[in-house]
Amino acid sequence: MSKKVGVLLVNLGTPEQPTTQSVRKFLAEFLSDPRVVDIPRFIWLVILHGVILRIRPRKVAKLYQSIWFEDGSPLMHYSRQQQKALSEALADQNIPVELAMTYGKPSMADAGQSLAKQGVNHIVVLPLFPQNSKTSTGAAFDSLARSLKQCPHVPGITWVSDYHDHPGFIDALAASVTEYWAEFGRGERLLMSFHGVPERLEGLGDPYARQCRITAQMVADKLGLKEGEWLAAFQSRFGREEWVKPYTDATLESWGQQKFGRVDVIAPSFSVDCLETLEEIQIQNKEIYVEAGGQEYHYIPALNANAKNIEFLKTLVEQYLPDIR
Ligand SMILES: C=CC1=C(C)c2cc3[nH]c(cc4nc(cc5[nH]c(cc1n2)c(C)c5CCC(=O)O)C(CCC(=O)O)=C4C)c(C)c3C=C
Ligand SMILES: [Fe+2]
Ligand SMILES: [Fe+2]
Repeated sequence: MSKKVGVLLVNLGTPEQPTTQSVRKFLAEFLSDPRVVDIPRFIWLVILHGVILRIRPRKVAKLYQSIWFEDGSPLMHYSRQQQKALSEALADQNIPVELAMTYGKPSMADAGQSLAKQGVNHIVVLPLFPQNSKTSTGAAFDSLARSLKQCPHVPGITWVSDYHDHPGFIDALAASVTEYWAEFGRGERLLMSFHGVPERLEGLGDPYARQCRITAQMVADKLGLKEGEWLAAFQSRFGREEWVKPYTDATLESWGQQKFGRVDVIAPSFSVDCLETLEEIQIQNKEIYVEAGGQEYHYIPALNANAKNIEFLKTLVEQYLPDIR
C-alpha cells in the first residue's frame, strides 16, 4: 500500500482562558494522570480534589494573566506558529502537519481525524519534549493510544521518542544563545534551566534527568564554555518530595548572594515559551536573583518557531521517511 505521511506535533496542553475555572479544568486533567503523579491513587485523588484544586487554580490563573497573549496562551500561540511554519516547510513534499495536546484541545482525536481526511495513513508523531520522561513523553503516548481506541483503522505510526542529543537541536540551541549574545552582549554565566521531575523517577528508569544533563553538556561544548561558566539546573518543583537537583531558584539565590554580575538563562526542555519560562523563569526567578544581590538577568527565549528550529524539526521528520516509504 502506498504511504501518505503526515506529522503530528504534540505538546502538553494549556488552559483555554486565564481564569480560575479554566485553569482548574486543565490542572484536574493533567494532575489526575497517573503518569504525571504516581503516588497511591486514592490518597492522591483526595489531596488533589480536597486541597490542590481548591487553592492552586486561582493563584495560577493570576500568573497566566500576567503573560497571556491577545490570541491566547503563549504555549498555544507558539505551538500554532510551529505547526504553521513546519507545514510550510514540508508542503513541497506533500506532508501535512497537525498539532495535538496530551491534555485538552486540540485533542489527539481531532488532529488524527484531520490527518485522516487529508489521506494520511502513516503518522510521524513528534512530541515536542526534547528529553524523554514518563511524565511528558509517556503521557503523550498514552493520550495518543487512548484516542485510537475507537479507531477502525489504526494508521502506521512512527514515534519520535526524544531528540535531546540531536546535533540539529544542539546547534539550534547554541545558535539562539550566540545570536542573543551578539545583540545584547553576554553574561558571566549561562544557566540552563530544565523542567524538573521527582528525583525518584531516575531510579525507576526514567531517562529524563540524564538526557537533560547530556543536552546541557553538549550545548556548553558547542558554545565553548568551560566549567564554572555554565550550569544545568531544574525548576518548577511541585509537591513535597525531593526533585532532581540542583534547583534553579536556589541556584539563582546563591549566585545573587555571591554578588554575581550578569547571568543568562535558557530553558532547553521547553520547545516553546509558556508559563514555566515567561512567568517562572523570566519574572519570578529574575526577582529571586536580583533581590539576593545579583546584578543583571537575561532570559533567552525558547526556540519557538525560529527558522533554525523549524529547519531542525524538518530534518528530524525527513530522517524517518526512508524507513516508512
Ligand atoms: C507532578 C507534577 C509535574 C511533573 C512531573 C511535571 C513534568 C513536566 N512538565 C513539563 C512541561 C510543562 N509543565 C507545565 C506546567 C505545569 N507543570 C506542573 C506539574 C508537573 N510537571 C504543573 C502543576 C503545571 C501548571 C502550572 C502550575 O500549576 O504550576 C508547562 C506549562 C503549561 C502552560 O500552559 O504554559 C509545561 C510546558 C515537562 C516537559 C515535564 C517533564 C519532563
Ligand atoms: Fe510541568
Ligand atoms: Fe511553575
